[in-house]
Amino acid sequence: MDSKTAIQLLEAQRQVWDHSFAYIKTMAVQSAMELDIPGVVQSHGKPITVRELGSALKIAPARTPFLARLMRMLAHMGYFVENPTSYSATLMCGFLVKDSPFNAATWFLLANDPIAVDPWRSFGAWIRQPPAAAGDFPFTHAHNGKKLYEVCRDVPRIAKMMNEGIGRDIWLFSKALLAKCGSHFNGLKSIVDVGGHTGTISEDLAEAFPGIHCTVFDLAQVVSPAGDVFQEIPPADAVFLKVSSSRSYDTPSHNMKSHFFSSFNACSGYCATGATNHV
Ligand SMILES: C[S@@+](CC[C@H](N)C(=O)[O-])C[C@H]1O[C@@H](n2cnc3c(N)ncnc32)[C@H](O)[C@@H]1O
Repeated sequence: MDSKTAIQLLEAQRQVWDHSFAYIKTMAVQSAMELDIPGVVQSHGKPITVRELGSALKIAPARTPFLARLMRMLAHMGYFVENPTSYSATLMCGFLVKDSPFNAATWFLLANDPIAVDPWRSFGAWIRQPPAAAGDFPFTHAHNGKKLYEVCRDVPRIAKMMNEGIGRDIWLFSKALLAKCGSHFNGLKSIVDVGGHTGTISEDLAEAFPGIHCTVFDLAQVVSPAGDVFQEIPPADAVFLKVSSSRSYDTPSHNMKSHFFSSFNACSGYCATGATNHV
C-alpha cells in the first residue's frame, strides 16, 4: 500500500470510529443534564473550576478526573468554553438548564426513547420488505401500524414528553419568528395556526397584534375544540403552519406540506404562511 492510500484509509477509519462511538456524545449530554452541570455552571456567575464544580455536585474528590473528562468532552461539543483552569457556559448550555423556558431536556429524552429509536433498529428489515399499504413507514412498522400521533394518543408517557418538548421548542421559535418576520402579519384580521399545539405562537401573536383573531387548530389529545388538518381547516385570512421535520417520524414533512397546501388552496384560496425550523 502506498503512503497516500494508507493516510486516506486511516482518515476514513477515523470517521467510522467516530460513528461507532457517536452515542458517547448523546450520553455525555444526558449525564450533564442528570447531574445538573449546566445549571451549576450558569448559576456560578463566573468561570468555574472542575474542583469547584465537583464540590457543588457533591462528587467525591477521587472521581474528579472523570468529571474533568466529561467537561472537556462537553466543551469540545460546544456546551462550555474551556479556559486554562475553568469552564464557562455557552448559548448551547442554556438549552440544558432545567428551568430555562427553552430547555431541551424533554425533547432530548424523547429523541432517545425506544419509541423514537426502534424505527431505526428495524429500518433494515423494513426496507427489504415489499411496500405494503399506503402509510407504511419505518415508524409505523416498528409500532404495530401506529403513526406518531396515534402512539401519543395511546401512550401517556410519550404524549407528556411530546407536549412538554414541543412547548419548550415553540417558545423560542415564536419569539424569534416575531422578532424576525413580525411584519408579515400586518393587516391580517384572523389566522388559524394549524398543528398549533397548545397555542404558544398564537398567544404571542395575539399579544403582538391584538387585532388578529387567532385560532389554534390541533388534535383532540392536545386542544379542545379539535380537528384534523387532513379533514378540514377553519376559515381565516391566513393559515399558519410550522413544521419541524424529523428523520424518524411517520410522514415525510414535504408530503405533509404539499398535502396541506393543496387542501388549503382547494378549500379557500386565501393566503397561507409556512415556517419551519429544523427542516
Ligand atoms: C411537531 S408538532 C409542531 C407544533 C408546532 N406547529 C411547531 O412546529 O413547533 C405538530 C403538531 O401538529 C399536531 N397534529 C398532528 N397531526 C395533526 C392533524 N392531522 N391535524 C391537526 N393537528 C395535527 C400535533 O398534535 C402537534 O401539536
